[in-house]
Amino acid sequence: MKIIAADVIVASPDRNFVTLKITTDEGITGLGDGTLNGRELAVASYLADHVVPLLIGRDPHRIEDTWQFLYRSAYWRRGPVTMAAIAAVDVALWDIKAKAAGMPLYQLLGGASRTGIMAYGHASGRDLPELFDSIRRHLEMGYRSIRVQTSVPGINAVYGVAAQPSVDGKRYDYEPAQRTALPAEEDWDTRAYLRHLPGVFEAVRGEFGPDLPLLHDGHHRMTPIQAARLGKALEPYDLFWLEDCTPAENQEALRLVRQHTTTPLAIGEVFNTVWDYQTLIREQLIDYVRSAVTHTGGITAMRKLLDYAAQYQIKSGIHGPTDISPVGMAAALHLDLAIHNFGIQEYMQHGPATNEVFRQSFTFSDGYLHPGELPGIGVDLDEEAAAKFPYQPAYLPFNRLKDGTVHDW
Ligand SMILES: O=C(O)[C@@H](O)[C@@H](O)[C@H](O)[C@H](O)CO
Repeated sequence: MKIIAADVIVASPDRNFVTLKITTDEGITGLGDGTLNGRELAVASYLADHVVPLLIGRDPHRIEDTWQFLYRSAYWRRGPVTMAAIAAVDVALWDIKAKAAGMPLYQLLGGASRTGIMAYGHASGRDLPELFDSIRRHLEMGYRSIRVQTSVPGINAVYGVAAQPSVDGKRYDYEPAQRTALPAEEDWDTRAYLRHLPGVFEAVRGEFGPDLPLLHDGHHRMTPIQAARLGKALEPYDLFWLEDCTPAENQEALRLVRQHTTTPLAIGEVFNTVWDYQTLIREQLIDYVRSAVTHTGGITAMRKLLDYAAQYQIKSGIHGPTDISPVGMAAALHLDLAIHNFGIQEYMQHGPATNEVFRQSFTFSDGYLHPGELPGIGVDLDEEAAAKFPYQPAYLPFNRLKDGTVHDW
């Protein structure tokens, strides 16, 4: 079998997505997701200008060789743009291989290790009544594990709170990248947040009881000592995890946090290789690996990363916000089903326009996702529908402190 074409499709149904479609001489096609929120065209150009010409004529079955070739022959290594482009190729090739075998991808990864994939959704509120309603709504939608984000008194706009006003009028948690000429500016005050959050979790536990797995995302905004304090303060509320408590660049920071708290820690959605995790995994400083298949070099690299993590009893918590396309999401689900050290899967549901462009076979019921039984990854792209939604510039917001200092968002 030979690759005869590779097309980069950029479409913006509910948000921008970058999809790679690889076509073979036997008529089998494969899809890969290369979406990098707010920097989509960089990946599209990396693929179209620098990768597609290298793919034509190659044997699509040689996935490991193609991965190593794209990684090593570029000379310049790692980074989100490179690794998202490699991921798009890798997932498309796995899609082709599984279609050629007539099997859903998870069968080629070793077969199912479980019957379903526990997923968590995003509840949020500006105050407790709104947050409780949002949690109830998520329970009705079938979620059995819930991430809790809340506004903080004195702060106008906080990451992850759906009902707060968004500059472009869209639901905020659905798609934080806003279709505006410049990134929206939000404000932040870590001391106010640290004072407020434990009381919110106390109230949520009081209302919903001890069983419901609860998660929280600190979104890189604390220093190590602040994160240690928050982890300790949240211990009575038995979190499933505290995510991205400190900025991800500083792996050593997690040593200090770890020494002070037994709250489980998740990190890695902005990482893109196993090298970013080396200290974190070897020293057992985290409990969950948060990388996305889409940003971490695809199935091939994620499998190796998660196998490494497994030696240290560290589990998966694959990134799955709406800026991962249904193609990237499906790839994650096949991996989730097959690996032994699965932990949990993030699942924010895409909007109707996205579902019109990407036809998916995965299902969600009573808290569990399943990738389905179609050969390949189980997602089709309707190119005519995609053409109705051209690319629109969009930016993630950023934070400033009261004195004007730029802060992690
Ligand atoms: O936990 C998460 O999913 C988030 O941190 C993401 O929503 C993140 O903000 C986006 O992926 C940014 O594009």
